[in-house]
Amino acid sequence: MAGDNLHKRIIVMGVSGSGKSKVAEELARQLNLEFIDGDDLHPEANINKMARGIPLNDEDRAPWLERIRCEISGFGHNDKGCVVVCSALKRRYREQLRTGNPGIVFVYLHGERAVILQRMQKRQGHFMQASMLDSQLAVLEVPGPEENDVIEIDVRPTLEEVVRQALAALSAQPEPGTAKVISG
Ligand SMILES: Nc1ncnc2c1ncn2[C@@H]1O[C@H](COP(=O)(O)OP(=O)(O)OP(=O)(O)O)[C@@H](O)[C@H]1O
Ligand SMILES: O=C(O)[C@H](O)[C@@H](O)[C@H](O)[C@H](O)CO
Repeated sequence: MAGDNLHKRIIVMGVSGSGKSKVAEELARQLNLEFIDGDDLHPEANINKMARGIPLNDEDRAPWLERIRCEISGFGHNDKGCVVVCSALKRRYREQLRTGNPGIVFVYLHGERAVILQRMQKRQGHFMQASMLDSQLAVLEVPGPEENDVIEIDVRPTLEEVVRQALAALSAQPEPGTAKVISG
């Protein structure tokens, strides 16, 4: 198994198209953790709204974030941890997810707009259109250095390389919530 499985509850965050689902799936597979796609926890109205090209607001996201928070809590005392996909765009959303969930770690996938836009344009059959990227970037509050449970990974390289860097950064972070590792 890759990595030391130290971090049992990982949230992969970032704007739409940053690669959260792909990276999280692979982290879950390699670390033998449960994969949870936060998009599956959206109320149907949220998915319909985004599919119509309308960005969600705080009110729309509140029940969804609460579902994700509770889902993560369910893994608190289990042997098997989880890797959760959640955009977690604002700092207060991340605070909400941390509440009652000590030791969670965020893997923040970031990349240039042009790189992400191109990947979204190539992606087939997803409800989130590439035209939504700018609204996602506008809402994003980039995690600052004080959020020391966040690992940043640049998504420009191949998926394999992004996953490799994420695993290395997770292993290098000695205790959940005590160090910030920048990779890229
Ligand atoms: N490192 C990478 N190199 C090339 N293509 C990538 C990379 N990472 C992801 N992709 C591709 O980019 C697209 C977006 O990735 P993915 O769907 O995982 O993003 P996401 O953040 O989960 O998006 P959303 O939040 O909209 O569901 C997919 O088509 C995926 O195959
Ligand atoms: O907070 C949000 O605006 C949403 O969570 C979006 O990020 C989408 O769910 C996702 O990107 C599409 O898959």
